[in-house]
Amino acid sequence: MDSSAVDDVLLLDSWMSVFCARVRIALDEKGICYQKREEDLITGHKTSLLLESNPVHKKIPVLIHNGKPICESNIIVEYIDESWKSEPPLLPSDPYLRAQARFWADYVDKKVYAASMKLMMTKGEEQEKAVEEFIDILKVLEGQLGDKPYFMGETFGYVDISLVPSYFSFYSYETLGNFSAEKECPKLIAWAKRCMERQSVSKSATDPHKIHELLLKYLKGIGV
Ligand SMILES: N[C@@H](CCC(=O)N[C@@H](CS)C(=O)NCC(=O)O)C(=O)O
Repeated sequence: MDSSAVDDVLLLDSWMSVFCARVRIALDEKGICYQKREEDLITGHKTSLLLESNPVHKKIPVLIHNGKPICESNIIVEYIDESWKSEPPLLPSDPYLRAQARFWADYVDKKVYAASMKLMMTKGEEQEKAVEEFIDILKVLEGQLGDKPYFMGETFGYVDISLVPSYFSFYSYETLGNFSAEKECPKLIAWAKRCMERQSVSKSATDPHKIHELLLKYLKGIGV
């Protein structure tokens, strides 16, 4: 199926969500016209459309394509790649390389977000340990990147999309955790800056200071 001509594409979105940013980047990479509806993550109020579209997790992003909802950001990115065959492909065509790409996107999912939350939610020695864990994860990713411009080689794709939105919050992680990601992982930061040169990514990027301010409010609100 190539959906480019026909479609009604709606994203249940939030400007501040790293998971929603993945989907926006994939849609923009493919040049897909879509509409978005902002869900309110600050008050936590969920629209009935969100509750109907993602009754299991009740989370964004949800992509509603011709009335049919798809949930979970990485699954949505794969769906976009399979449904819109237009350039650029986001996953490699070779099954082994596809499996590798999925492995690394899964690694990002399982490790990066949880480690960043720990880093933000802790203090003192516990936080120092959390920062070390976070840096270790970044170093693993940097090792996988190696000297390639993008995770799977010469072209920007699925793994890059899964990770780059986290970079939008690095200012907060570094400020709260008192470390320099660039000093620890220079190649990874060069990769992030390379990604930021893409319109699809810079368009989705959030203002690091705005995010930081929100985070500080949130952390204060929960007594951290
Ligand atoms: N694994 C999900 C995570 C989605 C997620 O955590 N979404 C957050 C926004 S960043 C959300 O909807 N939170 C509302 C809630 O948990 O009630 C994905 O990749 O899409």
